[in-house]
Amino acid sequence: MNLVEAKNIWKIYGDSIVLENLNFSMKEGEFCTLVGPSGCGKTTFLRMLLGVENPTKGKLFFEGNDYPQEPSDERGIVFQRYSTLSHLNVIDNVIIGLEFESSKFFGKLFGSKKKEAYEKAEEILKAVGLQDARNKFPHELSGGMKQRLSIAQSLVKKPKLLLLDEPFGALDPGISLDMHELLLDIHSKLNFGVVMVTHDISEAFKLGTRVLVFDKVKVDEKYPNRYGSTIVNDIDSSKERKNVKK
Ligand SMILES: Nc1ncnc2c1ncn2[C@@H]1O[C@H](COP(=O)(O)OP(=O)(O)OP(=O)(O)O)[C@@H](O)[C@H]1O
Repeated sequence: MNLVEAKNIWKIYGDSIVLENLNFSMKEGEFCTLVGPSGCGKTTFLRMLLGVENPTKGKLFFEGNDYPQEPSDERGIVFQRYSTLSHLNVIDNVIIGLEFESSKFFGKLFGSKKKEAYEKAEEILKAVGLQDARNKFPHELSGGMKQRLSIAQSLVKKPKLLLLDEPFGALDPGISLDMHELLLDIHSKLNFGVVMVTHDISEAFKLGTRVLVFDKVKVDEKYPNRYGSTIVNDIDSSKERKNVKK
């Protein structure tokens, strides 16, 4: 079964066509990277996969069912800017998502549930290499550490689909390389599906098992918004990915 399937998707804002006739499907465990010119609708598509944006026309499916109309723990997202809460330390920043999930009215976990949540959080902090920073506050962390924490916040809920919108765009190059290793490592262990927007082509081939190129098929010089983008190329990059030297 496909994890995600998009059939003839269109997204139109007013008289501006952003996406047109887009078809896409991915299986569990695939890592799709999205590349393409600025403004061609990559983030718009990612927002649809999160469940906060609807297609104007066409149909989206999640595990064969109609696409959920709101975000849920099955789909996590990491943005370029960090999503950490400044008044909470590292471990509580991870726990907070689990508290909202299990206790929507009281927002606090007690007893065995609390113990279980801390164990899950410890495990995920270890996976992202933040176990020694568990009691630090976000202002005490480097950019790379903050982004590790954002990834931990999403992963602790065990999403089936992780959405990444240029997550390493604001990091120094050396730190981005560390984050690549981290992501490849966690992905190989947990095998969730990933859709990641990036402007960096080498990053797209290094991380993705598939590289999807978004662009317009037709261009009207006079009315640039007359035609939308679609997936113009779907490249199997699993070989390049395996050959990457660590
Ligand atoms: N809510 C909205 N209302 C109107 N237009 C929108 C809205 N959201 C996005 N757009 C337009 O849709 C187009 C695609 O935007 P989107 O952010 O998806 O592109 P992108 O490929 O992610 O761009 P970039 O690579 O620069 O981040 C842009 O022209 C943008 O102005």
